[in-house]
Amino acid sequence: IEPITVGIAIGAASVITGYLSYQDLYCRFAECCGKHRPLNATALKLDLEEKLFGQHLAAEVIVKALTGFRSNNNPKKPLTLSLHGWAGTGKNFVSQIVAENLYAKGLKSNFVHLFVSTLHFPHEQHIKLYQDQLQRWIRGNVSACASSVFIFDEMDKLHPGVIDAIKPFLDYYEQVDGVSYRKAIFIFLSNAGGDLITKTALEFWRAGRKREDIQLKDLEHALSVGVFNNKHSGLWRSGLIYKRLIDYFIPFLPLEYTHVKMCVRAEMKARGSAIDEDVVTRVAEEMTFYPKGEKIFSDRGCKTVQSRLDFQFLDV
Ligand SMILES: Nc1ncnc2c1ncn2[C@@H]1O[C@H](COP(=O)(O)OP(=O)(O)OP(=O)(O)O)[C@@H](O)[C@H]1O
Repeated sequence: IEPITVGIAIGAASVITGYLSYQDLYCRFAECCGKHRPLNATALKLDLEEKLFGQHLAAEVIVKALTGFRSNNNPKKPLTLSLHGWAGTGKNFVSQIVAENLYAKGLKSNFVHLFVSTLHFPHEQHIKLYQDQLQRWIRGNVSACASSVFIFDEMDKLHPGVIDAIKPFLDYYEQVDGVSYRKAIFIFLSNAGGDLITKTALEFWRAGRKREDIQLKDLEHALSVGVFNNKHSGLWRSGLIYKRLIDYFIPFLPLEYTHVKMCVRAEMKARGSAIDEDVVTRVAEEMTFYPKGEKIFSDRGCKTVQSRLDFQFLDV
């Protein structure tokens, strides 16, 4: 072996190691795309168990779906989750927890993108333009970071057909125009299907069955069919559904009085105040519950808890 060859080999090896440790070091301080930060399934599970109330199905499915997807080095398609439920049941809250578990900066990460229908796609006459913009935006971001996350809020307010523009990206293709979308994550949030979920939750309650006994199979199929046939779901007759490109339809159950109380306590804790059970009860009792007779479910979930708590401390 020639000393020159050995010298070159050692040189090359140290350049590579140097580069790798430089990259590790760089990623400690700056934001790096997903592959440098593996998902900690235990941390995600714990986060959901501690922070998300009354959503046993969502918590279970999300942990399973994300850990399965992220532990597969060669997924055949991007992960697509569709979250459904009435207002204030935790859909945005869960997206935030997921984003934080994938990227330290959470929703503020350069690799997490939030679209809000009424803000980004307001006009029905511009559907074609929105479709082009959406395709360009997603293509650009996935080219920069294969593990990008895209969250679409208010899907039920999205004009029919807009979302089908991204169908090729969600499909089983290895690449589309030289870009692979297989490591990306798409999350849709929607109020559509809230009626079906409430109906099932109410049936369980009336039959004296525990809410935790509701299983995904009790709802998932009904949700996908319901949303497909609903003109105001953003997924009306969508190719995403009939081509089975949505991996999970995840129901968010309507929240009960006890869950609202848990939200009030969590909010007080987050504000650093001592838990005052009188205030907790007062805030929970100010919420409106349905159906008319039984008054079981909060009509805004936990959504107005923060403002109602502010109100309790106002000296008026
Ligand atoms: N299941 C829950 N567990 C804990 N906190 C919750 C839950 N649901 C809602 N919250 C609290 O209420 C706030 C509002 O909820 P969130 O924005 O997630 O509702 P949403 O389901 O996305 O509603 P919308 O359909 O109106 O967008 C959250 O930021 C969180 O503080």
